[in-house]
Amino acid sequence: MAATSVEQSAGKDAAEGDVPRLLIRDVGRDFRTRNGVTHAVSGVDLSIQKGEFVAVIGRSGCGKTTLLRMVGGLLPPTSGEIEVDGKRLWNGTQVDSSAITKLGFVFQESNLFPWFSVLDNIALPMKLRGVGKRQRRARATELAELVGLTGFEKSYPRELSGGMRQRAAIARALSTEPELLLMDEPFGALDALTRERMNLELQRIVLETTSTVVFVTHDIPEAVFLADRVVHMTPRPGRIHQIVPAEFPKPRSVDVQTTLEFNEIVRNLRSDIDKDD
Ligand SMILES: Nc1ncnc2c1ncn2[C@@H]1O[C@H](COP(=O)(O)OP(=O)(O)OP(=O)(O)O)[C@@H](O)[C@H]1O
Repeated sequence: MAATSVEQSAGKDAAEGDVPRLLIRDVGRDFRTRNGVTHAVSGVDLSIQKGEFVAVIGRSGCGKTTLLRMVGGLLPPTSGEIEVDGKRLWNGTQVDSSAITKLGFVFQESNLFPWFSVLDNIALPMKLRGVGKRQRRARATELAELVGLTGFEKSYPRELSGGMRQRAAIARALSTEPELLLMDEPFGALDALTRERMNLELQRIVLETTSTVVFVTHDIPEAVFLADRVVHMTPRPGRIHQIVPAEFPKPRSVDVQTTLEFNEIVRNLRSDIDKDD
């Protein structure tokens, strides 16, 4: 099942005429190096509706991060267009700064400032946007509670576990109420048990905040557990090979992972990705 058109790759609940939260149209990105040109991403079409959770998986080097960086306004595409809420993100190599303010990021490393407390880290994007001190402290306190960090507001990043640091990073990303949350292997550095707990927490936070998420991961069960749709990319050039729906009711408990349907989706994706060499 190769998805080749924007229509094919639209979320299932897209009402006709709805402006997608994110529209990626025929997007490509080449890199010129001493060894020639790498087609990191080529001809990617994807439409994501408000409130959708889309996971992107695929072999190392298939262009997942490159795609996310283009959507995040960090890297201009070589071809194609990206729209956030109907607004073009890129004009050539110029990024639309008003579109950027709609985005939130979480990376594999939490990238917290070591000399700031948890609360000050969470509040920093609001400070940069000129939100007053009282308001940002109140909001940061709410967000600390949302991600389960109540009691740790005054702690410094070095005093937190890896999972707690990622919770703080998620709270910080949510502090500006982003229209679109972009997550690149956010739990990749965590141990398996913490990761499972963070998946449940992320699901709860996303449902509570009705966030729209693009989530890059190497972990197939994690993708199927969290996502409404799983985008499978293949390398050289980086393309969308297939888009697989994961239609389990939400909120999902870890028990869904023991169902035949869940395991069949994971098995099929794994066997398809194994063929991607
Ligand atoms: N700045 C760059 N300069 C040259 N080539 C690059 C650059 N960034 C990425 N590439 C190449 O583009 C391709 C896609 O890289 P990308 O990091 O997007 O893949 P990925 O799917 O995120 O990989 P991984 O799962 O290992 O993180 C790779 O072949 C990579 O070497």
